[in-house]
Amino acid sequence: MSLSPAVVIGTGLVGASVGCALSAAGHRVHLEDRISAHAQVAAGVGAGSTDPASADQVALVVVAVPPSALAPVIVDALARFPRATVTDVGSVKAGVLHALWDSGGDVSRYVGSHPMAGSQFSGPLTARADLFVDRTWVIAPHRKSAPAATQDVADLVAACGAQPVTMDVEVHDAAVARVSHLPHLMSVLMAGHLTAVPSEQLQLAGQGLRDVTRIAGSDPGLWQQILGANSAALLPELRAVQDQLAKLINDIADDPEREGQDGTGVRAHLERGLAGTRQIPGKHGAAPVQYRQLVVEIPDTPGALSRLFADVGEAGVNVEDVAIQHDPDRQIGYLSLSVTPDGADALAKSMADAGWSVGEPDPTPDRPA
Ligand SMILES: NC(=O)C1=CN([C@@H]2O[C@H](COP(=O)(O)OP(=O)(O)OC[C@H]3O[C@@H](n4cnc5c(N)ncnc54)[C@H](O)[C@@H]3O)[C@@H](O)[C@H]2O)C=CC1
Ligand SMILES: O=C(O)C(=O)Cc1ccc(O)cc1
Repeated sequence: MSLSPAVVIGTGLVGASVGCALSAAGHRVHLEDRISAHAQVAAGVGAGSTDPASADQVALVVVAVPPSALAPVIVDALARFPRATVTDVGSVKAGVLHALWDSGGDVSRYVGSHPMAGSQFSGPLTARADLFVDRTWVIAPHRKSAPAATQDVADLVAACGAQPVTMDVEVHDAAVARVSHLPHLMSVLMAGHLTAVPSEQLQLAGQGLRDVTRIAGSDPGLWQQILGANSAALLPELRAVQDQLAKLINDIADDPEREGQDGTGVRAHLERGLAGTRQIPGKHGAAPVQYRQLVVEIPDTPGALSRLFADVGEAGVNVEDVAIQHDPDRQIGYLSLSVTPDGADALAKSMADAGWSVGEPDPTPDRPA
């Protein structure tokens, strides 16, 4: 096993999750953290051992500390573990690489990487061995990376169950500005706006609000460092959104019903948003799947929901998502099931045969001209 023994430095959410995944895959993992209690908690959740590693035997070092600490910790790891491949999981890559060039250390054993998976939580107690399963994990070799070191990082990605994507550091940083850092700030602005909303209004909050604000619950200290490290790539994206927001404000103030021939008007913003959601790839970077929705009426009788779920299970069709809606006027509920188009007819038939009332949601009605 070429990855054993491995050392994880920084045993918070990401580092402890890497430790859990490597340990579950049968690798020996040693844990280090500036705060020894974090390493001990990580060991307690199955991320590895806090026993010190034999430095010259270590095959792989994974550095999972906050962005500002990455470069010095990587430089130190390259010196302390003379035979190891060293990678990091930092959210921004170019600045770290430039600092390593300047350090004069043996950078051929360094290959940066970035798992595109995590959460709004921090610390080892929130670690999960399956955090990276089926998620994209960027591998960012540089012109002096040894091929064997790049292969070790590919083996790490595979051991964690993730999907590798190889990318240059600058391309990576431009991409994450768009797909991670800008969305984070949109969530932050939206959630921050809620601080001025009275509690009797907040009690109306639904799932949509929770969806767009979840990542704003992340550690501000970590995100200040991420945004600071990627501000050059982020600024043009923020300015582009600023332009769109200014146009939207004008369109709403002017006449929300107006549909300009030149792609202007509120409707054009909404259509652009809809088109954007369809651009997001499915799992493994595959083309986005357009799911079909089936809506099953839930009668107001005891045990109806559990019978319904049992019959969905019996149908043997893979359900990608479920949502329950209530019709307050009719005291009735609806279960909305998202399924791949090839499974939808089989599920509809199976549910109808079992006596359920099944339909498809109304298409969004066109507004009168
Ligand atoms: N939070 C997320 O969802 C994701 C974070 N990342 C990246 O992973 C890295 C770690 O982030 P999290 O695990 O979320 O943070 P975290 O706050 O959960 O864990 C960071 C750990 O590093 C330790 N640490 C700090 N400075 C250290 C040093 N000089 N030496 C040794 N240990 C040190 C801390 O005590 C803490 O245990 C960051 O660089 C972040 O950009 C990457 C993907 C997802
Ligand atoms: O929680 C989520 O959905 C995330 O997207 C977490 C995340 C945070 C930082 C990263 O660099 C990568 C992923």
